[in-house]
Amino acid sequence: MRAKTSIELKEGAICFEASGCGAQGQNKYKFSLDLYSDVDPEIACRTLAREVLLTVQKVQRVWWPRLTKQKRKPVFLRADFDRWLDESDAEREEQLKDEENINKLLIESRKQSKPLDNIKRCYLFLYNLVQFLFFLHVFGSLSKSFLLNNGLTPGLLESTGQTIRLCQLLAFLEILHSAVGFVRSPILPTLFQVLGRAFVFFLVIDGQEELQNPWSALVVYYIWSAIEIFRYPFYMLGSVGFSWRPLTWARYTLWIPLYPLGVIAEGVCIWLAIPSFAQVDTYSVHLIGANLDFVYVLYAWLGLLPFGLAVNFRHLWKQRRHRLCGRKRKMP
Ligand SMILES: CCCCCCCCCCCCC/C=C/C(=O)SCCNC(=O)CCNC(=O)[C@H](O)C(C)(C)COP(=O)(O)OP(=O)(O)OC[C@H]1O[C@@H](n2cnc3c(N)ncnc32)[C@H](O)[C@@H]1OP(=O)(O)O
Repeated sequence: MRAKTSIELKEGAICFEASGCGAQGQNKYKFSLDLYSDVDPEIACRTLAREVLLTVQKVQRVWWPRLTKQKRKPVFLRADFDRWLDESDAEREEQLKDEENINKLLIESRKQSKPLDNIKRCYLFLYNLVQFLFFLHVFGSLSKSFLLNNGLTPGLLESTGQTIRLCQLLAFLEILHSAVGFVRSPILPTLFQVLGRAFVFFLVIDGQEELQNPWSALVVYYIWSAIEIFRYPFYMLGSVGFSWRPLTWARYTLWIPLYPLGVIAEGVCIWLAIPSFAQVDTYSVHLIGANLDFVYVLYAWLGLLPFGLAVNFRHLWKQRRHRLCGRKRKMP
């Protein structure tokens, strides 16, 4: 039946008129249907071989108890059960549509984050590689001097000090990495670690004209580098999605003796520096009516060391259990 149709929405009722050739020859067809609630005036109409399909959008996407305003169903009105959805089907259909939209958004966001993710991985890989090479230089130079030359070779303190200076300047980035969520390191242990080492290197060791006892600094450098030549390669592999069991074990085990040893070596380094800072005014602050002698800061720092060690020791112990024993970390 090729129908010429006219469809109008008048005061909430659909008025339909068509003429065409049906089973009884050429005919006029019309009906008007008073709908239950408001609908969009734009009514889509598709004329097929044997039927005319009207698609009507509700103004409010809510469930209607029936199609028409009046409770009694018009005699000519029948449900097409091939297309029928009851409330739960409709909700399920809505839910499937929402899930489909969410999956599309997730795929989109993954696509967008992919380039950023790769840039972050490359950056972390390079950062860790540079730190590893610097600390390897320090560990290698000191090992060669201690083990092969049985002592201090000329220029050893300066060359290793230069390299440690670069490592520690770069290490401030680790506070940023943690603060912006680049890595999952919590901020407090990272602050203690980075500021703890920066205090010892830039203020205590670098702040002295002449080190009374260079060994105190070299031992600190040696212990620091002894853990970092495992920690940074571990991070390097991790940043590109790899791990190597012996390296993971070393990263999460060697700190157990090295951390206390390192903090003790730093404490000795600070203790030995007190007399030389007592003779000079370096870093002492003189405000009106108040003097802050740097020596008191050194004493205070000696008091803070055990606390900082306890915080980081506990944190690393948890990390060790999580990584080596596979205990699930409590999600934040
Ligand atoms: C605020 C005022 C300051 C007060 C200061 C108080 C006094 C300070 C006292 C403390 C003094 C410390 C001085 C330092 C002494 C020494 O270092 S002695 C030598 C031995 N030292 C060590 O062994 C410590 C080495 N350092 C660390 O382990 C870290 O710095 C840490 C912060 C202490 C712990 O590391 P953290 O990152 O929290 O744990 P991890 O398991 O290693 O990493 C967590 C996850 O994050 C990923 N990640 C971290 N960094 C990177 C990176 N650079 N690149 C890539 N990925 C990284 C890591 O892979 C882990 O990922 P997941 O396993 O997937 O979670």
